[in-house]
Amino acid sequence: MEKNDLIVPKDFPELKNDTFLRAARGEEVEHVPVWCMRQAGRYLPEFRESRAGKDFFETCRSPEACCELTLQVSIDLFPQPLRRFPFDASIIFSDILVVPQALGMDVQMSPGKGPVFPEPLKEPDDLQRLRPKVDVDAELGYVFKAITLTRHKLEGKVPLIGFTGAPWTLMSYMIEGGGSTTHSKAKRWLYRHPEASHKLLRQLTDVIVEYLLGQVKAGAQALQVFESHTGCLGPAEFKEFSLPYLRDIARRVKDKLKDSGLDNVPMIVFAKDGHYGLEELSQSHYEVVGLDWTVDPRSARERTGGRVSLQGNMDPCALYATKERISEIVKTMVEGFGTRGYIANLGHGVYPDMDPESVGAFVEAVHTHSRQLLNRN
Ligand SMILES: O=C(O)CCc1c2[nH]c(c1CC(=O)O)Cc1[nH]c(c(CC(=O)O)c1CCC(=O)O)Cc1[nH]c(c(CC(=O)O)c1CCC(=O)O)Cc1[nH]c(c(CCC(=O)O)c1CC(=O)O)C2
Repeated sequence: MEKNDLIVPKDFPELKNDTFLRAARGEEVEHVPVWCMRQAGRYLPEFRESRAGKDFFETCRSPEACCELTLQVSIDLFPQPLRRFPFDASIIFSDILVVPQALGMDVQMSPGKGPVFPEPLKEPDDLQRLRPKVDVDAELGYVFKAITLTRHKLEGKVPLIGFTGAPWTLMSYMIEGGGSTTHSKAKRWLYRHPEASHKLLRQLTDVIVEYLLGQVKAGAQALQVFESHTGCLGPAEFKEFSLPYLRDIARRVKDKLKDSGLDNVPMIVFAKDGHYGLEELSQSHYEVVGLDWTVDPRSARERTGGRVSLQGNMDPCALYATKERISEIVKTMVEGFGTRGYIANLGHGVYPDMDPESVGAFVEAVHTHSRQLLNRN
């Protein structure tokens, strides 16, 4: 294949392992598929080496670098010892904060500290600083290129997942100016400036819809929406400031795919710590609901009533346990969720100090225990 063909989003290699897509649609599988949030990242020596001394967002803007970082964890394409992680899906290397950048905000990644917005939004008047109309192709075309390139280079081994931050989570970063434990500056807006909050949430939603659509057009085979800051909202605020936008995103992406004559792709909503909203999330036009580790698998099944597939939810810290203990924890988890309509994952991303060997043990345990359960039925 010519180099230029790798940036054209067509003639992709045939998909060989569609287990993840089948599980997302609730279809029969031979084993439970597994992937990890933050699987391409910091816990891998290869990642640290290739990222060393480079600006994070500069890396995100390089389709070749994103492709290489994504492929590092995908079967057969990376050097030992990682070849033993047979993940069933790949997630494009990027970050949720590229969307506030597309709206015109400056975001920097401060080593050891995390994302920093030098000039966060303080008052509703600051909304005027945002681009009123975002040309998503111009601002985020580098992500689309990374997706197309990666989809070609994956050679159909596993499907490629695209992602975005959800409106409330991005709004809270834009107001807090970085990470926060209370999110009190952003929540102050919800209570003091509800109209301006809705205006911002709508503006983010419009960009996110185009962004996700562009990712599918570029080759993403599934989409995950990260509402990582659900836990600081109560049920009433969630219903007013998060859920309607999550629903709007899924509905509009699906409608637009149909209008463009494109196939539907499974969509995953991950509202971290949003256990109170499980029933509503399972009726929000997403095929899959992602769960953090505070939710019991059996009760999640009951509360979502077979309407969606479920994804999750081992406590990432369980990766500090021995391989034997990881295997036991995984067995209990897979038995709890059952093997149908289930995608194994952690309840949140892999932490930087985790041992790649433990990630491998997690993946292997999911495959082994689920095969045993399926053979017994
Ligand atoms: O610590 C945090 O997670 C929050 C702040 C943070 C973000 N990007 C960041 C950092 C600094 C850091 O990770 O140290 C900066 C960031 N983003 C990313 C990385 C690489 C890694 O974590 O290993 C890093 C660390 C960069 C580095 O250390 O060099 C890449 C990233 N962010 C994200 C994803 C999607 C995914 O999780 O699979 C992915 C790529 C996929 C992959 O690596 O496999 C998504 C993301 N980024 C972010 C959030 C919000 C999290 C929250 O606020 O609770 C979220 C969504 C979530 O994890 O729930 C913001």
